[in-house]
Amino acid sequence: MSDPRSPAAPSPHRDVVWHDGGLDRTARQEALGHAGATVWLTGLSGSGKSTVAFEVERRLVASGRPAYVLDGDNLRHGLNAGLGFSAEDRAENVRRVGEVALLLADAGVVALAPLVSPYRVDRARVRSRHESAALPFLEVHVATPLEECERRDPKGLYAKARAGEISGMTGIDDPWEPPEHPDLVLAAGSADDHAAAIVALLAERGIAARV
Ligand SMILES: Nc1ncnc2c1ncn2[C@@H]1O[C@H](COP(=O)(O)OS(=O)(=O)O)[C@@H](OP(=O)(O)O)[C@H]1O
Ligand SMILES: Nc1ncnc2c1ncn2[C@@H]1O[C@H](COP(=O)(O)OP(=O)(O)O)[C@@H](O)[C@H]1O
Repeated sequence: MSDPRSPAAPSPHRDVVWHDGGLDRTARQEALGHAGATVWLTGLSGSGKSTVAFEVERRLVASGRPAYVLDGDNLRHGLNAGLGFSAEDRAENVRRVGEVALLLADAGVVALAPLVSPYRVDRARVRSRHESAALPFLEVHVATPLEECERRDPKGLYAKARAGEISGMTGIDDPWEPPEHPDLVLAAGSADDHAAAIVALLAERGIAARV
């Protein structure tokens, strides 16, 4: 198994040399008692990604399994402060969160990443990084229709976009590309139903069980 901390590409700094550690993933996960995974939730703003991710985190932690939500909105207050919503910035946002998720999964945590992540190619890159590192990656499509997201509009963003006060709003004047082969699609149902479906999928795939 390759170490996910190893670089996706050679360092652009010629004086930076990769340092191999002596411990492998199995040893770390045995110490913790758990194997990790990444659950990536993609969908429109207001679709319910954060609500379901935090509910899955709550359920997993309550059952003694380490889990951690990497919320798109929240990380834009710190790690990703300074990134906007251009296609380039969204790609960088997704790349960074994907790398953090990979590290958490490697450490034995279930990383939950609710991000709009509108571009297939950006999500595919995160999947591919996990596959190269032999770490489970589950893509969950939170498939709430645009009309319902607009009806909820908890942050008033859709109203602003319709009024022309903001531009580049996903689903209005910016694209969102649905997954072609999602591991799970969450359509109608409560946030509790959706969380239960994700926990069931993790169990079905043998992920996040004690090692
Ligand atoms: N233009 C535009 N388009 C979409 N979303 C916008 C935009 N401007 C601000 N917001 C708010 O930012 C949240 C999305 O951040 P993400 O980091 O998940 O976005 S992305 O993955 O980089 O596309 C998103 O949060 P959620 O509603 O939780 O999805 C919005 O609250
Ligand atoms: N399954 C659901 N059914 C109905 N309302 C929901 C559901 N999931 C979330 N909500 C509500 O929808 C709104 C947006 O949810 P949120 O989790 O913030 O979405 P996102 O993270 O995709 O922007 C919130 O008011 C939340 O309470």
